[in-house]
Amino acid sequence: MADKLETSEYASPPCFMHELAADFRTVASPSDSWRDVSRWRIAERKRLIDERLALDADERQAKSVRIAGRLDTVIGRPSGRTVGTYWPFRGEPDLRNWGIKIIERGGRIALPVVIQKGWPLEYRIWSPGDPLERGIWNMLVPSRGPAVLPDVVIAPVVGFDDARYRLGYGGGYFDRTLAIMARKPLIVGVGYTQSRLPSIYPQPHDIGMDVIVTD
Ligand SMILES: Nc1nc2c(c(=O)[nH]1)N(C=O)[C@@H](CNc1ccc(C(=O)N[C@@H](CCC(=O)O)C(=O)O)cc1)CN2
Ligand SMILES: Nc1ncnc2c1ncn2[C@@H]1O[C@H](COP(=O)(O)OP(=O)(O)OP(=O)(O)O)[C@@H](O)[C@H]1O
Repeated sequence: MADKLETSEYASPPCFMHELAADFRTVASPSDSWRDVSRWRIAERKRLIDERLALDADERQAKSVRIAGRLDTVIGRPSGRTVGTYWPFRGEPDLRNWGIKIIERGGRIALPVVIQKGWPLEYRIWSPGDPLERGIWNMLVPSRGPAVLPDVVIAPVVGFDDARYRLGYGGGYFDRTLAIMARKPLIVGVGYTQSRLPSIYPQPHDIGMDVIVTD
């Protein structure tokens, strides 16, 4: 099975095959078994993260600005609302300036905190000037609360598919967090167009995004 999961490579990039056949890259689907899907996801995460880390700073910045503009259209007026956003790492779109504009326009932003491995995330209100500290995996997180339930959750994707499922870092944090939220927020996946996959082979625990915003 593992051999069949290998992705095809073409010898002479740039290649436009992907524009012709949406699923050209997948030689065989990783069946329904979670073990196979899980192994396939590990390989795809690595490929997609390496691919976006290869973007140069200017390209990433330009893509982030385009994503931010589209987010405004999707979300509408931020006034009086709490937007759960994120502090970028591993080449994710940088929406920090956009987050500051949310605050200037009367909204609040909150950042996710991994309290403990295997637990849901806690969102904490943050504004520029509030202290951040290094949490688990060296991620920057607000040092203190208050903990909130966001109205909108911006979920950075490692990969996404046409059915609006998200491939993340593999911790299951967003799925676990969204599954227990008393009031369902608007769930917005954000990522690069290049991170689109024909399918992430969604499993029962995977929660679809309401919308995916790309550059
Ligand atoms: N910027 C940002 N912040 C975020 C998320 C995100 O996707 N982006 N998260 C979205 O969920 C949460 C963090 N999720 C994470 C999940 C796994 C790993 C990680 O490095 N995992 C290790 C393996 C860990 C293990 O199994 O022990 C690895 O990939 O090497 C990092 C963050 C909360 N904060
Ligand atoms: N609601 C849930 N309750 C318990 N475990 C869950 C839940 N949702 C996901 N998980 C577990 O989390 C693990 C990782 O799942 P998955 O591969 O979908 O992560 P991901 O969405 O890519 O990661 P992340 O959200 O951290 O970026 C799986 O083992 C899964 O069983």
